[in-house]
Amino acid sequence: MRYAYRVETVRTAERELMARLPEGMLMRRAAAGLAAACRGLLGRTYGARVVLLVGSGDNGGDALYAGAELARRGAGVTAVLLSPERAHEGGLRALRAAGGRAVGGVPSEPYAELIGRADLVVDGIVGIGGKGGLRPVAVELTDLVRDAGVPVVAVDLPSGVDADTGEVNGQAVRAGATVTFGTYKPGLLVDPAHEHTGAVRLVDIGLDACLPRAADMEALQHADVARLLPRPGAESDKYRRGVVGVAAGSGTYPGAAVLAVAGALRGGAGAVRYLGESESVREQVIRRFPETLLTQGPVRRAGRVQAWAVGSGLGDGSAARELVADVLTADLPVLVDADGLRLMDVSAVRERTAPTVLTPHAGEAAALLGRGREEVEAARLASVRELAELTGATVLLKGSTTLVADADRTKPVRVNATGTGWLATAGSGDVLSGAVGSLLAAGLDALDAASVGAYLHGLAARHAAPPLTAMDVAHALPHAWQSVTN
Ligand SMILES: NC(=O)C1=CN([C@@H]2O[C@H](COP(=O)(O)OP(=O)(O)OC[C@H]3O[C@@H](n4cnc5c(N)ncnc54)[C@H](O)[C@@H]3O)[C@@H](O)[C@H]2O)[C@@H](O)CC1
Ligand SMILES: [K+]
Repeated sequence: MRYAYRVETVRTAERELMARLPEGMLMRRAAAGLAAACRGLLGRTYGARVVLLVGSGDNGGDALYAGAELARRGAGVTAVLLSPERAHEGGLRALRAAGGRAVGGVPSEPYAELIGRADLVVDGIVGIGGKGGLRPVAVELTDLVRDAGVPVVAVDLPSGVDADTGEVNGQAVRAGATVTFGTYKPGLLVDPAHEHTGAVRLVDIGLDACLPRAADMEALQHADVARLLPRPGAESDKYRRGVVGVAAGSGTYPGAAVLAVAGALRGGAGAVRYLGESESVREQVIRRFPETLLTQGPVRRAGRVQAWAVGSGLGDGSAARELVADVLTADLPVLVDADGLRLMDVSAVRERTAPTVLTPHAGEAAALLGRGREEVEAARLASVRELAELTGATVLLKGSTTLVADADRTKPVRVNATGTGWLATAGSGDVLSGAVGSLLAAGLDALDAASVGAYLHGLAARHAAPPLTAMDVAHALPHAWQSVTN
């Protein structure tokens, strides 16, 4: 598992650790890790030109000490001090002693040339102490860096992004790599901030020992998923492995049924039962997937099912609405997706005692929250939490960094890192709904089913050759399973 902690928790842990260590030790550790990362990116340090953007706090201090290390190894290092009178004193002394130089407080024109000639820019403007968007001088420098196209390494986090929420107020640095210290911060893992981080490298400064067990956010890794995946035992039969009921698709959207079943068949349940009133859709499902059990009529007479996935491609109308309402009365785990999210009655979801998983994209989440899509996209973490609160359900908010908030607020939000932009293709959500439904039927709890489903779905998309279709993703799910379990 990869864990992320909020700034307040990081600060507390840092204080505890600092009290045990000689003064300045933590910053030296951080700077050593940062310098090593810079050297790796530069390839050859001797003769390289490095520009440090140095703010008024310890984030700038890290940059200065790392710059000193690079200067000792023969790099030409210039620090641009954003507030010269408040720059980290020890760091500045170290840089100068190593042969580096510092400039600051002059008009921006000479900086354009300085930055334009740099091989690497180190962003030490602001770290976890950042409040609000970047100040005007920082914005000016950031613009110069962007225009020059010089690679940027962000210190701890790209300046201007919110470490706790992943929100970006105004402008923020766009880094090719971020070197973060002690632990991940939620903002590094969540969009829109995540789009600014580049590859994130974690430098161990010994903070783990002082961090609490419960993280604020977590991200599954291969080993976690392998541990959670359902595996048939010697005693298993299809019913014990779980039967997932899929109530999706319609005469207008038959493909949604086929895709949801495709995902469900590869999600780990023992059998898939497709429920639908349209004979032509049932026929299309069985033609593509002869292993599907077909059923029609009321949900309660559908036959044995351990979890339901409902909603994709149901369209509109009273029959669709009734179907969703019916599924929600089942005393079983239920996943609601797509049209189902619009058709469902939120109070019926709230009243359920069995687990419910909702899988909205930003637009659907916005409709449920009664606000604009952009607002949800700008505040994804807050939105997913709020929606879980509002509905009492486990909510999976789709997107390039998919988030899963459990109905139980004390559990950390999970973020999925396996996704790819190629997943933004018609029908890929239908496949996901089937796969997560299948994992629910196989017995995973709501948080695990949703986050494992998102993980496999993202990984499958990476295995499929681009430009990929939703069915390619379904077909690649077994490869994702294999790569996780091998
Ligand atoms: N505390 C520790 O033990 C360690 C801290 N480290 C570094 O220290 C950083 C935190 O240092 P600080 O607490 O000094 O805080 P920062 O250096 O992140 O920022 C605080 C300073 O930036 C200014 N500032 C705040 N918001 C700004 C904005 N939007 N635009 C421009 N300037 C702004 C503030 O006036 C303040 O002077 C971490 O991110 C990390 O890089 C590392 O050295 C590891 C050890
Ligand atoms: K920074």
